[in-house]
Amino acid sequence: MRYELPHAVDGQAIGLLGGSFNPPHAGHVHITREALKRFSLDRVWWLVSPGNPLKAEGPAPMERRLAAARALVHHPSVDVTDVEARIGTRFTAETIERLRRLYPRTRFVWLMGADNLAQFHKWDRWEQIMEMVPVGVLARPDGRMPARMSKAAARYERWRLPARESHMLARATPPAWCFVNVPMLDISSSEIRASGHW
Ligand SMILES: Nc1ncnc2c1ncn2[C@@H]1O[C@H](COP(=O)(O)OP(=O)(O)OP(=O)(O)O)[C@@H](O)[C@H]1O
Ligand SMILES: O=C(O)c1ccc[n+]([C@@H]2O[C@H](COP(=O)([O-])O)[C@@H](O)[C@H]2O)c1
Repeated sequence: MRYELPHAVDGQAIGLLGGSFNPPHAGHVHITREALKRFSLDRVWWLVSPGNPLKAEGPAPMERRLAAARALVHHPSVDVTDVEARIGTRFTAETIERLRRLYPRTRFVWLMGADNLAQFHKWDRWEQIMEMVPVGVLARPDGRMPARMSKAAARYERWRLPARESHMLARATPPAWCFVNVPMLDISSSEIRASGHW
């Protein structure tokens, strides 16, 4: 099974962008590029989720979402992966635990849009995620204020890296998180689904 997983060079800083990607869109590409720059990452892996544990409705089949993601993102530092399906995880805490065991010399950073930080305290073992890996949060329209007011932001305020130090995030010892106010793209998978284009 190991050989089917993406390759990581020892010591690399790899951002993990987990998502339903149902469908993938320009917003995903945009925050990936911003994360590479702002957090000085070597690579970003898109973790196309078998299904968000908090979403009742299942997404389109994995093969369709993977193909659409690969057709959309052509960046030499981005890998589109079905890692979670391969290792049999769905909850992020478990995914990170497994990846850290599989890649002991890789520095993983969990990435998410601001809307997800607002919900983060509802995730399974969310505090353990904060204790395991640095977390990079990227601005999203309508997501900034709920993110700043979130339970996770309040609980971990003293471990927040100021945005001017975002380049240090991948080297920081967790808990460590950083909110970067990047230019925003107002686009979402739900809007695309609602317009019938998926
Ligand atoms: N336009 C965007 N700006 C910033 N972050 C985004 C944007 N679109 C998606 N993200 C982030 O990318 C990750 C994966 O998102 P996801 O695949 O759920 O897309 P989505 O557009 O949020 O989907 P949906 O509308 O179905 O909830 C999440 O962390 C989400 O916050
Ligand atoms: O682990 C959890 O409890 C959990 C709850 C909600 C979302 N997640 C993860 O967050 C990522 C974004 O999910 P989504 O559906 O908003 O794209 C994706 O990798 C999900 O598996 C994880």
